[in-house]
Amino acid sequence: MSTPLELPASVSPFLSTYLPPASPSSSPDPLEPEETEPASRPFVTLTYATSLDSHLSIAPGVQTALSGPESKALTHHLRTFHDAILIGASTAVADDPGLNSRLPGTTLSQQPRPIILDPTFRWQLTRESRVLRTTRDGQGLAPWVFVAKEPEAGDVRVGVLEEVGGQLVVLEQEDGKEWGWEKILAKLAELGIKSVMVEGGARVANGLLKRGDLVDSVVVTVAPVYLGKGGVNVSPEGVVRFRDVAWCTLGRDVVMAGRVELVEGV
Ligand SMILES: NC(=O)C1=CN([C@@H]2O[C@H](COP(=O)(O)OP(=O)(O)OC[C@H]3O[C@@H](n4cnc5c(N)ncnc54)[C@H](O)[C@@H]3O)[C@@H](O)[C@H]2O)C=CC1
Ligand SMILES: Nc1nc(O)c(N)c(N[C@@H]2O[C@H](COP(=O)(O)O)[C@@H](O)[C@H]2O)n1
Repeated sequence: MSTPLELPASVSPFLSTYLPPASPSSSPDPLEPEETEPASRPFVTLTYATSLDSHLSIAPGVQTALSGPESKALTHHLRTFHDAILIGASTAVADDPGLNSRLPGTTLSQQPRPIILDPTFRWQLTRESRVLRTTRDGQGLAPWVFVAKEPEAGDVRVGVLEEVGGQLVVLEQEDGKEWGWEKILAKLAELGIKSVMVEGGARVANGLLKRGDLVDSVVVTVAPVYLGKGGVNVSPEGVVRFRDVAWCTLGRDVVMAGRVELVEGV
């Protein structure tokens, strides 16, 4: 049994201006009905933990604990402010993640919807996959897996997913190319997702950072370690500069929050 996460007091004031806008009240003022257009994309927070040499893990497919307990609590706090949490297929395969918030006191309505980008549906999920156990235990929401085409008839993983209320979402790929981020985010908006926390891995982060205009907040934990050559590296194609930057020391880690100012040379 792991030690319960405890949120350091400095985290809430530090993150407050980087969070998605609060959802409008469910009972709007009848005298002032809202006439807002549905947003074309959700609020996007890009977040991950990195080593000093900008690696997310020591090698492809190897889960690597970087965050200390304090910055891990920050990540789990951040999860409660988002409608969805998104990862790439390689992270799902490598980490078997829970993709929920395990901060004590988190209610089911505060849990984010796990989204896995898996165009070729290579995630071998089973009833024992952690995210599905988390869902069955009432500690998180069932995942939505984005795939490029319907799977073969009789694929047992579909039943396993649907049993807990999860689903496959088919998003076609043009000429076998990766989905553009505008397309991914538009689909999320269509599915009612108003905010998404993109957690990685590196291919996801590097892809999204090409489109800094689609990112609202960036929250990066830096852990005091070099992972050396062979790590899974976040290094976008172009230069990415930030504005409104704040730093917070949490235990042995330091966390940067900011907004993308400019992406050059992509
Ligand atoms: N330290 C941290 O905060 C984190 C660490 N990780 C680590 O990162 C590693 C995995 O990272 P990567 O190998 O870079 O893989 P990844 O997790 O970014 O997954 C890449 C895969 O996701 C799918 N994908 C991503 N973007 C797509 C797009 N635009 N269109 C269609 N499909 C798309 C594709 O199947 C692609 O092969 C693991 O070792 C994991 O432990 C992952 C997340 C956070
Ligand atoms: N914030 C953070 N720090 C680390 O050291 C990490 N390795 C990660 N990984 C990400 O968190 C997911 C695991 O989540 P659960 O705790 O299982 O819910 C993993 O999939 C990565 O996205 N993050």
